[in-house]
Amino acid sequence: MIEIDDLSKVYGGQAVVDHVTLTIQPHTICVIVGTSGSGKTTLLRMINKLVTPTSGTLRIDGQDIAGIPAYELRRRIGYAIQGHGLFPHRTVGQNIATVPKLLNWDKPRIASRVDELMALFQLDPAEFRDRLPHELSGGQQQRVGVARALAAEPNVLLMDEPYGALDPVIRAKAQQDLLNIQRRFGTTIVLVTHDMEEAIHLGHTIAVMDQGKLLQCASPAEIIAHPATPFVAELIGTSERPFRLLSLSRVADHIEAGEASGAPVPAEASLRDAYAELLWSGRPALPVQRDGQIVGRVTLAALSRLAAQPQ
Ligand SMILES: Nc1ncnc2c1ncn2[C@@H]1O[C@H](COP(=O)(O)OP(=O)(O)OP(=O)(O)O)[C@@H](O)[C@H]1O
Repeated sequence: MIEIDDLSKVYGGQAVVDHVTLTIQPHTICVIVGTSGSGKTTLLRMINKLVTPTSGTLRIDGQDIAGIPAYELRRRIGYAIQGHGLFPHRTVGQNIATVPKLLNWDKPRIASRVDELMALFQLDPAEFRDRLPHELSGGQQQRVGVARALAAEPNVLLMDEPYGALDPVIRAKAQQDLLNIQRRFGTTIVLVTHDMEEAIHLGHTIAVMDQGKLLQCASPAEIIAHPATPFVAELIGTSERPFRLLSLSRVADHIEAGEASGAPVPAEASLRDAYAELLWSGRPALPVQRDGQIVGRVTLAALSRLAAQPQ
């Protein structure tokens, strides 16, 4: 658990992080969103002591980080940033092995961890291990950056706009990889983004910042349904609200009995995708397919009800 208590950072008399109190539960993803300059990166960097707080406390698993040397903390906390921050003259394998080496893992353990992570991120070790970063695409570099951050099996992973530079298709894939990896390792992830779509897709909780202040921290559904301030509502985008709500649920959870004609929608699709298909094809209902079988339908009427503001 990460407990941030009344934390501030002041530069030149101005609080860029202003009395923030926030608890991040273990094994969850907390996404920090806000406009440019709202203090997201500064808050993130106080967690691994890249920035020293002016006041307040920060505890990780009950331990005040003020008493932990920065180098030790950074070996325990993964950190992935936009632009990947890879060492340009070290190979992919050497980059991923950085922290395990600092921790004096033995060679076979490092080699097997590097191969395991490369396989997890769909980078064939035989093909990519000895390449230099400039011999990879941007998306591949990004995966190596996250693999490196996870190399020493940290309980906590900090990510600062990790997908900012990726095109939408590669970005969606990288987000899915992150969700799979988070489920597999149970890593607690704190991710900074200015993209509300990404926040809603990835976050168990979303922390909204503006001018150094934390305006709201809640689940995506709660933030969409009950934004704490007009600024939060604006950040979500009022015209997007029904679609964002639908994007949180799967077709599988809203299957009705009954007939429907035409191409089926997969049960694992989001309600948003199903809704788009209903509108696009002009059908009142879609058959739902699971494991090659039609298992029921979803209807336009039901999705329209689900997209309405919750009471
Ligand atoms: N080392 C520093 N010295 C002085 N001011 C700083 C320093 N680092 C950050 N700031 C200021 O603090 C404010 C918050 O910056 P921060 O990078 O945390 O914002 P952000 O929300 O992450 O923004 P962005 O989305 O643009 O990255 C900005 O006004 C920035 O200029």
